[in-house]
Amino acid sequence: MKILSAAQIRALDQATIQAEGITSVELMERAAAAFTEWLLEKLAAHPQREVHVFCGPGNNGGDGLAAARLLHLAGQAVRVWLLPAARHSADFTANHQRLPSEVPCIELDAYQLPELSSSAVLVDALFGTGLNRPLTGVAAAVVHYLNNSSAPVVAVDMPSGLLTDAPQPKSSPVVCAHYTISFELPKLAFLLPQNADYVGQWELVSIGLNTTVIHKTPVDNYYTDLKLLTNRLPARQRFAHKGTYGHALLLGGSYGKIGAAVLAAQACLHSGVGLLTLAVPAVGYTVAQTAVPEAMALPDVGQDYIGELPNLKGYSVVAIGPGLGQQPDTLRVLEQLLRTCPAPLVLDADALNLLGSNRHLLALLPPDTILTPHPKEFERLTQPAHDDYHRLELLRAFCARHRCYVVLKGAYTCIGTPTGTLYFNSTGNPGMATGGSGDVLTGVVAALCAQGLAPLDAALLAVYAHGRAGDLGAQQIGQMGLTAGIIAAHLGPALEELTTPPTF
Ligand SMILES: NC(=O)C1=CN([C@@H]2O[C@H](COP(=O)(O)OP(=O)(O)OC[C@H]3O[C@@H](n4cnc5c(N)ncnc54)[C@H](OP(=O)(O)O)[C@@H]3O)[C@@H](O)[C@H]2O)[C@@H](O)CC1
Ligand SMILES: Nc1ncnc2c1ncn2[C@@H]1O[C@H](COP(=O)(O)OP(=O)(O)O)[C@@H](O)[C@H]1O
Ligand SMILES: [K+]
Repeated sequence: MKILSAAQIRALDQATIQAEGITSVELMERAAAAFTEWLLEKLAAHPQREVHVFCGPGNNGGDGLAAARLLHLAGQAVRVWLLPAARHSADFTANHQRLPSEVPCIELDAYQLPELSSSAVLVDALFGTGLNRPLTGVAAAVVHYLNNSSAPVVAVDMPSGLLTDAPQPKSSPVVCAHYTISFELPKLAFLLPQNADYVGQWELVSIGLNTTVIHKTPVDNYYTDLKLLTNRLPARQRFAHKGTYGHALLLGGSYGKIGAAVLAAQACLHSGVGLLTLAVPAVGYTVAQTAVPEAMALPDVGQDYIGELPNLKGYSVVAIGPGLGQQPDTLRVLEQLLRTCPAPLVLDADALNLLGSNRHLLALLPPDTILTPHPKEFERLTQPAHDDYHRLELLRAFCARHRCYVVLKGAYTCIGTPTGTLYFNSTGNPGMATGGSGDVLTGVVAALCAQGLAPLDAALLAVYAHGRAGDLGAQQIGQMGLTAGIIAAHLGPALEELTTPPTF
């Protein structure tokens, strides 16, 4: 799915109106109907709750007015509160006029805001994608009032006060919605941790915006869904043998952290790799042979940490990092690897930390390398970010400069590419915030590279399948019960969902 800017959304609304020969008020009716349908479904179990719709002066307020009419027609008790304004949009006015006279519609007074019962449901239709400056005056007072209410708040399209694709000034008022019901496409603001308290749980409802125009709109950001991933992962071939699916070399583990290398190895094997060699320090040899008998174990000369680079001949991918440690000898191994690796390279965890504390090595990064940092590891490679938007700029700059792919891990893991396009992942759950789940991801990325996938495809599919495996695991044992090992065990079914069957 594409992520459009506020300006592109406006253009898309206009293009849909033209292409479909409808009026803007008809498009607003679709938006209001989709929102109302969602709300009525939620209210089905509590039909006696009164809905209070807070409307701003523009089209977001127009949506609110149209939704109030539809809720009333559906038999729902509803009341409208209007923000005082000098000007209103034409579609606001049209829907204001269409509001049945039985629906109470009252102008808000900042000094006398209504008392609401906690059983009420509050609809925030103050401002949407047209917001162009911080909220002040009565609008700000209403936001504070909504945020201090004990009733649930459902935002129409955007929580009011939140910009669609840029940070708003610190301490400017923003509605903290429990739910945000947004139209057609995800908004960049929804995907960043700093906006979590404003957006709440977000869902998309379709209003039939024109697909041809969406297709033609050039964007910098994508939200990775199944549709974007089709035809990227070929099915297994009938006459395949283990050589068909590549030979991965995984270097990791140090005293006390052999488990990280084991988890990455298990994940790699659950993700279709043909052969796996696991290089660990001598202390991890028996563990590796016992815990992952499917892998060939390569004991290092170092007892507690890796101190020598194995012969790299014959491998289809080399991944390094999980549990690696940061000993000077290991740093030398990493440097030699960067200088000589003939295969695609995946860097994670301590390999990234070593790069971060030895920045001159960044110049040695082979093009197309895949790096999988969490935000702290990423900042060690670059600089501390002022906020989540700045971090995305740093990500773009880093990928362009080093011609690499960076998998910036988080709730909506963001894959940065050398061309500047960013891909936000849609799978996964907070149960995955548990030690070792990143090591599992490294194993999946390595396995897909070993099978010959291009770095972008490998990163996109691995991140999606990893999150999906976490979701499948959580369905079975709950988010609290999820462990990295359980994520690894669900990779098979997750990858199966992404596999393209042979064409008929
Ligand atoms: N046909 C369509 O286009 C469809 C649109 N749809 C809906 O419309 C929403 C976008 O509507 P919108 O463009 O009218 O903007 P909206 O968010 O209501 O703001 C209103 C106006 O407020 C003003 N303003 C801005 N910031 C301000 C501030 N801080 N404090 C005070 N005023 C401020 C600014 O006007 P200004 O004062 O700058 O002249 C702005 O124009 C979208 O989110 C969706 O819900 C759907 O119905 C689908 C069809
Ligand atoms: N709240 C969340 N929602 C979805 N995925 C998450 C969440 N928290 C963590 N994850 C995923 O779990 C993994 C954690 O990786 P990382 O921090 O490197 O863990 P570790 O170092 O313990 O292996 C990442 O892939 C991340 O995207
Ligand atoms: K809103």
